[in-house]
Amino acid sequence: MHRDLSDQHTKGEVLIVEDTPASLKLLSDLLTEAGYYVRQAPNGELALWSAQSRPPELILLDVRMPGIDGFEVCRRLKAAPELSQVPVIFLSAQHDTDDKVRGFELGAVDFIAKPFQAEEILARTDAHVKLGRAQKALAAERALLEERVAERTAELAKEVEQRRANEEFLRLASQVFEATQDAIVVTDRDGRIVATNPAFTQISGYTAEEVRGQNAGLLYAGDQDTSTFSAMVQSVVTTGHWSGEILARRKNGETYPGLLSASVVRDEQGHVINHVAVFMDITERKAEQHLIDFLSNHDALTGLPNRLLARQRFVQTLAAARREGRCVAVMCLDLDRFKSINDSYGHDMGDKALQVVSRYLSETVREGDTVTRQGGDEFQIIVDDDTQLSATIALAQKILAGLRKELMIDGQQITVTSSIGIAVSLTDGESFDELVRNADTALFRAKEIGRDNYAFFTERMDAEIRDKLAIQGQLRGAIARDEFEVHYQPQVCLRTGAMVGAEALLRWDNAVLGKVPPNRFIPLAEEYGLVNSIGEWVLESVCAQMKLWHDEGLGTIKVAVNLAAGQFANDATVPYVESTLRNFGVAAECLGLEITEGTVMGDPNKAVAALRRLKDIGVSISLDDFGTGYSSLSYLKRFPIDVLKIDKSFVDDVTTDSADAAIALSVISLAHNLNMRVIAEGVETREQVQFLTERGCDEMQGYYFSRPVNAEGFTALLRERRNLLDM
Ligand SMILES: Nc1nc2c(ncn2[C@@H]2O[C@H](COP(=O)(O)O[C@H]3[C@@H](O)[C@H](n4cnc5c(=O)[nH]c(N)nc54)O[C@@H]3COP(=O)(O)O)[C@@H](O)[C@H]2O)c(=O)[nH]1
Repeated sequence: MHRDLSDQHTKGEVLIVEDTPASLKLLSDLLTEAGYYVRQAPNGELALWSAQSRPPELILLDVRMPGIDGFEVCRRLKAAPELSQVPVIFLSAQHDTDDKVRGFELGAVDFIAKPFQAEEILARTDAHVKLGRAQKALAAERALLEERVAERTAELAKEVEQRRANEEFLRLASQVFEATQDAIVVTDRDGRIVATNPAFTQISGYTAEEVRGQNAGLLYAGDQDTSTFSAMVQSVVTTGHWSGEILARRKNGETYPGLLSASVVRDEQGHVINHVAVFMDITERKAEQHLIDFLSNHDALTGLPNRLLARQRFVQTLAAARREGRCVAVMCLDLDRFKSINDSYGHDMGDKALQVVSRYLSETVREGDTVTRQGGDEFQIIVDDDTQLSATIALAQKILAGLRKELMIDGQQITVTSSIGIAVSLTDGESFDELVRNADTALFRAKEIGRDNYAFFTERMDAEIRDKLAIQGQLRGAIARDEFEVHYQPQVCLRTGAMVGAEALLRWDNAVLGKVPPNRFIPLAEEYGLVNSIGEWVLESVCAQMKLWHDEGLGTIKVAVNLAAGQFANDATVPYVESTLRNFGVAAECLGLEITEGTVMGDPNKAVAALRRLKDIGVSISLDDFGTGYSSLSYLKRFPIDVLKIDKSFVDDVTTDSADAAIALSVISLAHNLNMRVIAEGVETREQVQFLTERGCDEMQGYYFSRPVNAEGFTALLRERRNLLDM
């Protein structure tokens, strides 16, 4: 407030330091009257305190004062930064030159000599107050200027930095423009090309000069009237941006898929000044995607649809079939013994065989049917059919017949047969998985009934397979659990009525399954690789029993043991038979081996050698089920067979059916002509006995004489020594 008063409404603020009250009053009145704001200090201490509390514009300072004199006051004022600029005028006697010198040395601006002259005081005070104010204004001006210079300098530094950053950005943008792999095309607002980058030239084949000024539409290969094109243009106009796939055209006319991102560039007023299009050639990416899509839906080896696509096709086929009251059959096809092709010819050949088969299947099915491969040698065929399934059956037969023919692969002839399981919608399931599962079950059945075959899935079949699995589970431990027993069925000489031999027939009594007949479990034992151990158990049991009968004085009885195909194929069987006879001390002449035509058909040459070896040591061979199988007479000539057995199926109606009678007669005559004996099996009636006896049959077995009985029962029969014809 005071400062304001003194600065703006007075001529100045002056501190008068004078120890002489009269002088102090005189000076104070004079200056106050002249318009100054006057402060007074009667000594040095108060002068310093007053000046420090608020700096005056001028100090009139008496030199000689008690306590701190004027010089000391001046020295301290000049030493204080906030007071050093306050002008000091010393008040001293006229004559005192030393005081003046010393005063100026201490920083005083002037001297006023005593006694005081009013005009001088006013003139010097005015001059120094004005000078002080002018200096102050100058200093403020300079400070303001310096501040402005500093501000401007800072602004300039910022501008320089901004410019440098802009230049760096432009340099970077230019590098990106030049080096990016994506084509960049900049047009004016009317779509005329103004700039392109090197990637554009590389992708389109056009140089920058060739397209400059041209409409960017020349790069577009799609129909510009399509909704895609107008949607693109509309989006760029309204939203300022569009991105998506386009069909572009290169300079050489070739079209290619491109991924485009187009944007507008506006000026500060918002007017469109340019368009920028960035695009890339996605030909390779599309091809890769196409390949990935193909591979995820197809089998890589054959190019056929895989299970994923098969499922989709099935759903489509089933939907269409349902609409028309039709049904869909799912076939599971498996190449028989495909493993042996791989093993014999190598995997490359196996792969080629699969390719040939897949081509054949694709060419054989009708349009609308689908062939798929599930891996390995398994194929599935989805067939659209009527409810009579005529097309399905015809197709299965055609495939089987076609594959049966020899395939020529890399100059090699390969024989492939197949088995097919068929499940049908409506009866066997409605879902793809269910039908495939059931068709697989049917395939199992097709294999079981002899391969190179087809089979339909039915409920009964399903039950049979479960039954088989149960037998498989129990069969493995049957020997260890002592569940087998050999029964013996007498064979009777029709000439003497004497029991001349027996057929050993295996019986299995299982705790879970009960009594399981051999024609049920023997084929499964073959399939599961158990037939050798079971066969060995039978042979050893029979030999042990024969030895026992011999030792008990019941004579030597010839027992025929059935030999399964799996046993016969085993090279170790013949040496095993020899060693077993030796071990039990049983004469080879006491042992007969029963084989079927199927037993020896696998490898006839090997079979002939094995049978000869057995015959050489004295074992006799019976051919069972004669007439029911292939009945190759040339094999019959080659095989060293001692006995032909007339199958029960011919014996059953031999007295009533002329065809059966003729067959029985033929077998008897054939056997005799080949120097073999004949045994009729399954003889149940006196009429059959009589009929066959009259026609020269040598021996018989059947319920008429005795059912198969256990060792104990057979021992009793041996002891009786009865004429079995007397019944
Ligand atoms: N590899 C082996 N096969 C064996 C063994 N044990 C038996 N089998 C074969 O199993 C098939 C069925 O045999 P099975 O149930 O024992 O039936 C035999 C007789 O019981 C039966 N038979 C005999 N007489 C009559 C009769 O008057 N009526 C009637 N309904 N059935 C009768 O016939 C079967 C004998 O057949 P076959 O062998 O063809 O002479 C059978 O094929 C056995 O071979 C074994 O240990 N190993």
